[in-house]
Amino acid sequence: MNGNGIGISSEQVISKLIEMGFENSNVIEAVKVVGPSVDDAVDYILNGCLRNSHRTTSNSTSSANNVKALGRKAPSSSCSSGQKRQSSILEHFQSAGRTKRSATAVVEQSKPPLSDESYCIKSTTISDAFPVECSDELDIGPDWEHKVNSLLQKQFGHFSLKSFQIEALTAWLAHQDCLVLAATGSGKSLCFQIPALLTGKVVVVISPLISLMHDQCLKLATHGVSACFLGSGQPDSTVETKAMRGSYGIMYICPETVLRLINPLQMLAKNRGIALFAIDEVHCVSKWGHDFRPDYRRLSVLREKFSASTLKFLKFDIPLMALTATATLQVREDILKSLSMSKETKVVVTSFFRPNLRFSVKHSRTSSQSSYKKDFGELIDIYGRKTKAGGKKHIQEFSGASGSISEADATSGNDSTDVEDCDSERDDEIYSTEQNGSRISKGKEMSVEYLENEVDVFQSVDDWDVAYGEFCVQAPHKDCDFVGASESMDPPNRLEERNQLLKENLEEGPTIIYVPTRKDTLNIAKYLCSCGVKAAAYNAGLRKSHLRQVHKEFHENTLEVVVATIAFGMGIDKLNVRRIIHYGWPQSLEAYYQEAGRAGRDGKLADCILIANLKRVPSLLPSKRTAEQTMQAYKMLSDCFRYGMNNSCCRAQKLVEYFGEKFSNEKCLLCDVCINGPPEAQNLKEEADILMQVIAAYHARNFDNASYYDGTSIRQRYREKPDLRMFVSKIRVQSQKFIATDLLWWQGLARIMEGKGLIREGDDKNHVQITIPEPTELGLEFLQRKEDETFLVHPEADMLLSMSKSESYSSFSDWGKGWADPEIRRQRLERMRSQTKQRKGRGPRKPRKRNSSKQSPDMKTVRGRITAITEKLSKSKGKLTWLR
Ligand SMILES: Nc1ncnc2c1ncn2[C@@H]1O[C@H](COP(=O)(O)OP(=O)(O)OP(=O)(O)O)[C@@H](O)[C@H]1O
Ligand SMILES: [Mg+2]
Repeated sequence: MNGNGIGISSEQVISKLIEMGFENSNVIEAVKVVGPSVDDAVDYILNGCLRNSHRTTSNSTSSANNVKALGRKAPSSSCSSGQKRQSSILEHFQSAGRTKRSATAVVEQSKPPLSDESYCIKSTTISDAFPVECSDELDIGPDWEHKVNSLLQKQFGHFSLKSFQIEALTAWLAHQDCLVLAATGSGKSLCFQIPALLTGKVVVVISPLISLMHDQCLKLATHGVSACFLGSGQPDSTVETKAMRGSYGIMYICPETVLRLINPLQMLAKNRGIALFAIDEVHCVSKWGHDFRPDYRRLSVLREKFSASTLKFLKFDIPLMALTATATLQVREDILKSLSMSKETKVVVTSFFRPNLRFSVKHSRTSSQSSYKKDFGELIDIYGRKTKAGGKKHIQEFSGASGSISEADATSGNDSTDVEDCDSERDDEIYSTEQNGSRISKGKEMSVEYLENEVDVFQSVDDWDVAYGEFCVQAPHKDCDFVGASESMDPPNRLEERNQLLKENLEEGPTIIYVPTRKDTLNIAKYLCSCGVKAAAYNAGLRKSHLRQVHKEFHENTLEVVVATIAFGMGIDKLNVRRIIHYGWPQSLEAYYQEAGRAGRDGKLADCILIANLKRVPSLLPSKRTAEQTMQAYKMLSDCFRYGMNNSCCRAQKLVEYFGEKFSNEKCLLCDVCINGPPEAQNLKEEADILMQVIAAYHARNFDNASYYDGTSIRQRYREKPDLRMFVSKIRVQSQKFIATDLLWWQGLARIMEGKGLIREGDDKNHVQITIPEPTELGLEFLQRKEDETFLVHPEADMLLSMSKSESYSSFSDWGKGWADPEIRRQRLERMRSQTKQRKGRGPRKPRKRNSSKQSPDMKTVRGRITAITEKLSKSKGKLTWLR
């Protein structure tokens, strides 16, 4: 190859120019225009840059565009003053000769860290690329905020930084580690993107999903920032090698890869410089979080390997910035500890509250296609296309299910009839999922409802087949919604602005439906397509080309609905998503809030609807978990279940308080609870009393070795600890009044009593809903209270549902109100009894055999016995030791 590069390929010229330190995008453009000649390309770039420099002074708008077109790091006057790499391309050439020696020294000094041949850049190359060793001083000046704001306007079209972004950047400028906890869609990415723009050094972003990295790189490219992502699949040495040589301002890496690249990254830190390690979606670090990724935990090596004590050329440790939108207090502590973040780590917390999101919960069986018509009818009306012909076209185009489900199957959903919840889903079914999942299967984590290959779990980052990708600066796509990001505002927080939101109608925009299984994505997408909605399925089992297509069409607003598993979750940043529907129970509130956070990122009103079978206790989706993780998973699922059952407290309040935030606004004013109000409080003293009595009596009998149950061992009869179902049957035997009150209702009451500390779970196995109730001391005290005292509670969703078979959830509250009135209750019970009799008269279902000789003593006796035991215990031991 001669000096002019004649006789070499375009690729070699590009590679040579990049090694010389030119920006990737400039090089590609130059080679496109002048062909495979190094000198001509240099000329082209230099002239282009010089022309841009002149324009900068005369016309700032066009200069911004030109700088964009040629890559930000081209030497124009608009380059950041903090840029250390080289002040101009001309200087670069002048300095090339004199810096050769120092660059050689770089290689020599850095012998130990470099193990991988591909990163052992020859001395001549390194001298071109990195004329001076990089300093880690951040000479950005006191007016950095001003600089950043103008950069922000030019590069991203935003007017100013948000206060939490300023805080995070201030910590970074002070070389401090930082943990950023800010709501979904609040703009956390800018906190780590700005350092790359401001210094010209590289920012390494650790991210859990390739699709997420892809989205972010694409967006950066449209904003004129070169970026790349590296996955853990087949190595494409070009991008990885270039990245390690510092060709990209921002590089996204999955945790597995960053651990493999420690030595080359140390080299990069020495040469171009690493401004920051950002660990995005950092809740993945924590075992207590919802997307635990073991490799995230191993990232603690970053603190050690990139500290000033390890890398002698550094004055300061390279800061770590960890970011998430969903971390409870426990998760935050775990993050700081697991990543070995410094003791001086700055924790930047903003409110998790998203004031423009309208949360609601609805009941549906969701288990069959027959529910779709009812549940998605409104959605179909909104998108307003009901022609079957159009629908069929979309089945082929979008559903991604071609070959797996026939068209006939798909359209059949349209003809299905609405099946109302029926009696079959009674006592026996309430616990069925949980029993399948954890009790009957004795320790198996998997519910029979789901098969492991039917659900998406974060096992691998390579959710796409694009293992490697580089993103050169691009012209903005005219249809991509993120181009208009400048219009994006802070969501309205003040009361008057929220009142304004109340008056708003939901604007047009796409919907994401989250479902638990891959099969659901296909079924629902097919159904919607058959109704004329432009819908597509998205799950990790579908063809990669299909997934890419869905991403593209979703961002280009071609798709109206994406029906997805969690694979389409984290980081999706599309401004105008108007509706997030969770169809089926999410596995945790973290996952729920994370996914709901895809809605309304433009600050305008958006709906977040949870449609789930509120009559059923949800089960865990299969995943490989340790015993400790299983326990935590149950805890999270249980919290999620309680969120769905709640109907008396503002939903937004419940959500932000879950993340440890004190809700400063009294109410969100938008959610279904705020709009409809809670169901009327009822005095359930009598019901709570009787439940407490049968529970306490059983435990008293065990303690006292008395035979309250007339000799028959309950353990023998049930072959396990007595559960709520057994206590409810006991109540039914004892009191005619409660003969028709079903288990679902008692389940709700037990949960409320557990919440008030009167009973607790007595089983060491994991449960979503209290199953083996045991009395607490407070519960026993409760029994001593006078009968005329009140126990006012708002009946929860399952209690209201148990009282109505056909009413829609929103109207249950009225029905429930009547339950407190003895006359109404009497009439309803009468009606239920006659229905039960009729059923019995029909035949085969025989009434359960009850042994009349084993009738319980009356309540007075029980109460007396409990009082005696309590007194005896408090005298002898001072406390009830038999209570665990
Ligand atoms: N200072 C700002 N002013 C206006 N808009 C901003 C600002 N900072 C960020 N944004 C916009 O906010 C949107 C969301 O940003 P980003 O994707 O970084 O959110 P996030 O906090 O990372 O959310 P998630 O937790 O969902 O990943 C983007 O479209 C971005 O352009
Ligand atoms: Mg983000």
